[in-house]
Amino acid sequence: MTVAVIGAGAVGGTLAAALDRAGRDVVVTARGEHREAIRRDGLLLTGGWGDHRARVAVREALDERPDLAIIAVKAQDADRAVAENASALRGTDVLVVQNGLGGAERVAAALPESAVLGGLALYAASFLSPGRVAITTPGPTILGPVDADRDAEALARVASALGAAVPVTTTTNLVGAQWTKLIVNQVNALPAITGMSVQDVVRVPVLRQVMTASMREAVVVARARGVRFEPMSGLGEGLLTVFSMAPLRWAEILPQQMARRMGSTPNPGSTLQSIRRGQPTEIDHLNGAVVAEGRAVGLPTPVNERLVALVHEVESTGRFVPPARVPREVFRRR
Ligand SMILES: NC(=O)C1=CN([C@@H]2O[C@H](COP(=O)(O)OP(=O)(O)OC[C@H]3O[C@@H](n4cnc5c(N)ncnc54)[C@H](OP(=O)(O)O)[C@@H]3O)[C@@H](O)[C@H]2O)C=CC1
Ligand SMILES: CC(C)(CO)C(=O)C(=O)O
Repeated sequence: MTVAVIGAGAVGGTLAAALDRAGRDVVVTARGEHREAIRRDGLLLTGGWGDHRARVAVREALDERPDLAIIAVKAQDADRAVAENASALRGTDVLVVQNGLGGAERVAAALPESAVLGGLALYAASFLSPGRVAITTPGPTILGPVDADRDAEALARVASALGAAVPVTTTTNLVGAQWTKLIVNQVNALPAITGMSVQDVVRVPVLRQVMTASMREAVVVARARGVRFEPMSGLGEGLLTVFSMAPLRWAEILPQQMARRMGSTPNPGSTLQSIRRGQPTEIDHLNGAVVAEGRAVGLPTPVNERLVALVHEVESTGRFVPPARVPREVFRRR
């Protein structure tokens, strides 16, 4: 079976190496120094899923249709990645491993002949240097088809192919899974703003309050949108409802639990990793999605709005924000 991975960064590189280890015939697309390193030395996976040097084929863009294509680029890069590989993607099974809302749906609209699935990765992966990726917290990937009625068989095929390499679970509630993951991804902004790991951010009481407040805003927006949260990582409909209504101090237990689950290896999150590499972040598709969805139902989301603005400030200045300034900005009256 041939599997192509478009965007062999932290997540894509990890999946490519794990699939190679499981005996799949893997080809990846990559760019620049990363492509040269993979061509020369292979793709080295280390960390929580063990060590493996994968001698995978590497291309600028796919030249053949694979049995399964995995798209694992940041949300803002997905349209271009699909366009560059469109002829190889047409009519095959496509898995879009991406945070935020609506990513798999956009790919499905561009590839109507393909069975398109969304993948929510509940592990933490880091891009260490060209050709090297690591798992800092192991966890499953939740797979769900965009069109659950049409693509049930594709869901079974992809779950079986990927499940041979990494832990997977399946759902037919892709939108609910994207939303629950979006609540989890409220951990991303503060590391990108401060330069600290998720675990360190959560240890600082004022930052923990900000994170809790942004998560609560996101839960309130999701409920107003009529979202049915898909259970994951101990989060589900009941807990998130209680979380959104409990006194702030009690609600802070949730980000503390989430940070504990990440273990002791510092997790920068994928957004801080982009900042460290001087690349644009995905923040408009994370906290920015909460703001957009809030607007659609007339709900203000000042905490998420200001977190987006602070991440953009760091992107443009290249300087992290001192932790004490963050709550002043975020909770400031308009
Ligand atoms: N890292 C993590 O722990 C997790 C990440 N996610 C999500 O997974 C998705 C991927 O994130 P992550 O792996 O961290 O991101 P990375 O930035 O590490 O990897 C993305 C890779 O895609 C490459 N890329 C972008 N456009 C193209 C293209 N047109 N052709 C070929 N390669 C391309 C990038 O290359 P270049 O550097 O040249 O731009 C980069 O190597 C995101 O939506 C993220 O939110 C989900 C769960 C956990
Ligand atoms: C779950 C988490 C926070 C893992 O790092 C993630 O999805 C990300 O970094 O984007």
